[in-house]
Amino acid sequence: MEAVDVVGAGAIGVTVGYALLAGGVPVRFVEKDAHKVAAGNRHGVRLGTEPPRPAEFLLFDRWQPRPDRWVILCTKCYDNPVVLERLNPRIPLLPIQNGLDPALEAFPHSYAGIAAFVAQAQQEEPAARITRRGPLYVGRRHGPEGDGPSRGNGPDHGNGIRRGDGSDRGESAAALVTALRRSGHLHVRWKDDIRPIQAAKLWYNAAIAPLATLAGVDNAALLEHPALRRLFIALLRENYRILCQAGVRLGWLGPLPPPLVARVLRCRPLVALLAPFFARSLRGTYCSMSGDLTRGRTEVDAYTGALLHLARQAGVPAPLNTVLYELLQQAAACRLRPHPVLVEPLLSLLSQKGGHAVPHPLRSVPNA
Ligand SMILES: NC(=O)C1=CN([C@@H]2O[C@H](COP(=O)(O)OP(=O)(O)OC[C@H]3O[C@@H](n4cnc5c(N)ncnc54)[C@H](OP(=O)(O)O)[C@@H]3O)[C@@H](O)[C@H]2O)C=CC1
Ligand SMILES: CC(C)(CO)C(=O)C(=O)O
Repeated sequence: MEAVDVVGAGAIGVTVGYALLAGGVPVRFVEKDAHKVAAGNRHGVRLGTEPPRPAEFLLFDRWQPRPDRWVILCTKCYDNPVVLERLNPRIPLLPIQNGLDPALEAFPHSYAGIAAFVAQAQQEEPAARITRRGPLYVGRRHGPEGDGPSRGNGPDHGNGIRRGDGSDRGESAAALVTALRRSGHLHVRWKDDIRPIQAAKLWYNAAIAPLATLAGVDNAALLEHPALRRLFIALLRENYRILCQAGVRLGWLGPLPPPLVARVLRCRPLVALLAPFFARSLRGTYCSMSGDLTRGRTEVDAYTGALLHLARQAGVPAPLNTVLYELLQQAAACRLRPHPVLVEPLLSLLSQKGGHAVPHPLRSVPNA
């Protein structure tokens, strides 16, 4: 198939780009970081302990996207506006990002991906490693009742993707998915409507990322430390209330369907029983936001900000998210070093609601 442009050679861009190369698709990486561009052109791109693969690297400033090439957008959401400025609706776009970014939502595009694996990038090198395996979901942004692309009246491509969107994008999207599957590096699941998966990822992510980032802990600590776990579960419950009352459909992401997850979250003994099982698989994995606090910018607007927007629209109280949003904005503005005490105001809020005081348990959380 035609070459594709992967914009952002970080954790997700490198992982997906490497898989495409392995699946036989020529990839051009577009990067802002000149060191990465130079290193990539010299040594190629690396995924874990796999051998490096040669690829073309181009500086973002010199990039001119073309209508015959897919753009796979793998930057953080806060970098979207500068990238979108270069695009037009004729250029096929596949963002693989977390959260709901208003700038991206307003930009016409028919497909999106959601990474349910965790990856970590290397600084100044186009290299990444997968720290927790999981599927890459790819799909259309409109369901059977939507704009027609997935009404199911076109022929199946043999991989679950149907033609029939009035353009040839269905076939080239199918070719992308086929190449990614062929690579053997990623487990790719096709979704006729990706939006419920995006919403479910937002549900979990808007609890994991801001807490782990502020506290400076790995993802497992949110389940292992009792005070952090209490916060994490309370936030997951608030996020669920917001999404449900705002009428957002949640997809099945992970081992349990959303209503069952919500029931488990209401039952403390069950959470305590299941937590070690989930914590084990998250140990040593860091959320993608974790390095962003000290750089002064995070994706909080696309996570907590998006939830607060939905909460306002639906008239749902969102006390934890309101405080969390402020905490993250302030911490990023001051480039604070992450520390468990940064989430203490949330714990106080929870104690007030529950009517019983919590001492200062967070000082004992080992800080990463
Ligand atoms: N890492 C993970 O495990 C997961 C990440 N995600 C989501 O995927 C998205 C990407 O995250 P991740 O890969 O971790 O992020 P990274 O920070 O690792 O990678 C983003 C890359 O994009 C570069 N970049 C920034 N602006 C531009 C630009 N204008 N043109 C080209 N490149 C640019 C960055 O350079 P620089 O560093 O110099 O700014 C960086 O190298 C996010 O939305 C994240 O939430 C989703 C699931 C899991
Ligand atoms: C691992 C996880 C779920 C944490 O928020 C993630 O998606 C990320 O790091 O971007």
